[in-house]
This record gives sequence, structure tokens and C-alpha cells, in this order.
Amino acid sequence: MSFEQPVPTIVRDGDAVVVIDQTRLPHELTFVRIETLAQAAHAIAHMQVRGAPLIGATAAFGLALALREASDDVHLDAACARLAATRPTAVNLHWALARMRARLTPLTPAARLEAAWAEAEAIRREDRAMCAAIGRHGAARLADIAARRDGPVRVMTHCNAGWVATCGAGTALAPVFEAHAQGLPVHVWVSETRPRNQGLLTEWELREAGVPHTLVVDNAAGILIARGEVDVVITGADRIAANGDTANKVGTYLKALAAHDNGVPFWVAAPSSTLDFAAADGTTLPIEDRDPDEVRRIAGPGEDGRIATIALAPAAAPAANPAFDVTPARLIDAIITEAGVCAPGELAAQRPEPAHG
Ligand SMILES: CSC[C@H]1O[C@H](OP(=O)(O)O)[C@H](O)[C@@H]1O
Repeated sequence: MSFEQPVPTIVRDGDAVVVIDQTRLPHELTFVRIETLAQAAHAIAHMQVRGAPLIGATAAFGLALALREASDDVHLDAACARLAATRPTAVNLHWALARMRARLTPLTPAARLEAAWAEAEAIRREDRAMCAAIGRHGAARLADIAARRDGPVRVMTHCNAGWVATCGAGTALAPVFEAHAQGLPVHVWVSETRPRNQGLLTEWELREAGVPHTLVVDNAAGILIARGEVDVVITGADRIAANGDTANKVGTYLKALAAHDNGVPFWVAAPSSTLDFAAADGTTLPIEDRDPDEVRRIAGPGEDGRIATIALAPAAAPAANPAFDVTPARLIDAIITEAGVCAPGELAAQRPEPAHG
């Protein structure tokens, strides 16, 4: 029995879409009903919706919502620009908008709304299938590791690339969920991933799925790897350049360095919608700088159980908040996509065909 996404992360409901509000997780599972372009853009920019593949799907549905308001070329272009401006690093957002534009531009304005809903749903459905394939390919590699050792396969993750970040079973976590579903013993070292602590979403997903795991601070990664307590590091990706250089949540690069220094395999898992063949290498990948207050402040349930935000550092503390970094291909041992597992240098063979023409 393969692992299935427990709760839909995005689903159409009439003339709206309903998404999980990830800013309330892992403490509260709540939903947001998105009815307009503005609400879709807000949800992406403020990370109510997050995770490269889910950002792409949400932008696609956001375009359909925009066309409910008006479907002429000027409005279509303005809506694409507004959604594209929400977050720069996850290429899935820009891939989805380009795919939607290629599908809609040739149509008459009157035919665009129905086609937009259909194309957005196709993107959602295809991402679900891509996650499942990544799970199968990755689980087979985890089984290879299991065959060489006693005890559970010990996986380290970074940030959250689980089912809440996608339209399906996840990317970096999909092999873990699939291996666990197949009865393969695994244990996951879950890095909290400051400053937004998306690792707490990973902890929640794994706990709900009954997968053994241990939550650790990001800075524990080095000693765990050096001690030989990690068999493989698996992360997601937000944008993978043609040579395999990978932009992912800040801190990924440091884990890749520690893994490389200790001979621990480092795998990146992502659907082909994360591949950016327009970027020859990682030197041009856009890195999002987010509000420094995300470094100074943190949110969580207070004594009364209500979500509160507290200041870890004074407002006067100068802070910087690069949200991603770039891991060079030389530090990556394998890239897992829906097409299979390859070395970074073999990505060209996985270049997807254009969706329309
Ligand atoms: C399958 S999620 C991929 C990727 O997206 C996350 O970034 P964010 O939480 O800012 O949306 C993280 O980098 C994941 O690895």
C-alpha cells in the first residue's frame, strides 16, 4: 500500500480553492478559502501556501481566479506579473505561469476561464503523480542502503519537502513515506530549519504517519553526520540549474558540505517542474531575501494554547534573512525526479517536453 497525501493541500471548491494555512501548522490544521487573485498572491507571499510544487499549483489556480474577474490579454498579463512577483526562487511558480500562459493566450477571452481551471487541475494532478514516482524511485535507493546495514536507514532532512509542500506525497519525504509503507525500517533526523522552522511541519507529518524520527536543531547536523549516525541526506529543491546546482532552503549547502566531508550520500528530490534549464549553473539562481523580522521573532502556542509571536531579538538588532542558498552539483550525489535517479550531470536527459507547442 503506497503512501497517500492525508489531507488535500489544494482543492477546487466551486469558484474558489481551499488550501491549508501552513502558517498555523503544526499547532493547528486550518484552511483558507481563496476566491481572488489578490488572496492567492497573499497566500503565496506570506507562506500560508509554501513549498515549490504547491506554490506552482496555487499560482495556476490563482490565474483561474483572476480570469473570473476579466480574461482579456491585459488582465491575463497583469495577473501573471502579480503572481510572478510573489516569490522569486521556486521556479515551479514561473513554470506554472508559463504553462498557463501558453495554454490560454491562443484562446479567445471567453474560452479562457474554463481552460484555466482545467489546466490548473492538470498541474495539480500531475504533481501528485510526480511525487508518487519520486517516492518509488527514492524508496528503491533506500532499500539498497538497508540491504547493506543492520537497523533502520537513517535519513537526515532539511526544511519541509513533505506532502504539505506539494500536491501529493512530497518530494524529499516521499521516499521515506514510501519506504515506511513498504515496511522498510527508517529513522529520520529532522532539522528544525530556522527561521521559519519548516522542519516542525516535517516532524508533524512523520509523527502523523508513524515514521520514527528525532527533531534536532540545524547546527546538530554536523556532529550527527560526523559521528556516522546518518546514512543519507535527502532535501527538496526550489530551482535546479542545468548543471545540477540546486537552490533550496538556506542551510542546505552547509548540510551538503558536512555530508561530502564525511562520505555521506546527498540526494536532492524534485519534480521536473523544478528544473530550470534556462540557468546554466547556480550563479544566476535568484535567492529570496525575506523580512529580517523572521529572524528576530518566532511564533508558537503560549501557555493559553493560542498562537503568539514573541521577539527573540530586539527590533534594533540588525538582521539578514536570505531564505535560500545554492548547493553546487559537486556536492550532490543523486537527483531524484519522477523520471528516475540520475547524477547532476545527467539532467539534460530529463528535460521535459514543452507542455503546449
Ligand atoms: C517540496 S518543497 C521544496 C522546497 O520549498 C521550500 O521552501 P519554502 O518553505 O520557502 O517554500 C524548501 O526550500 C523545500 O525544500
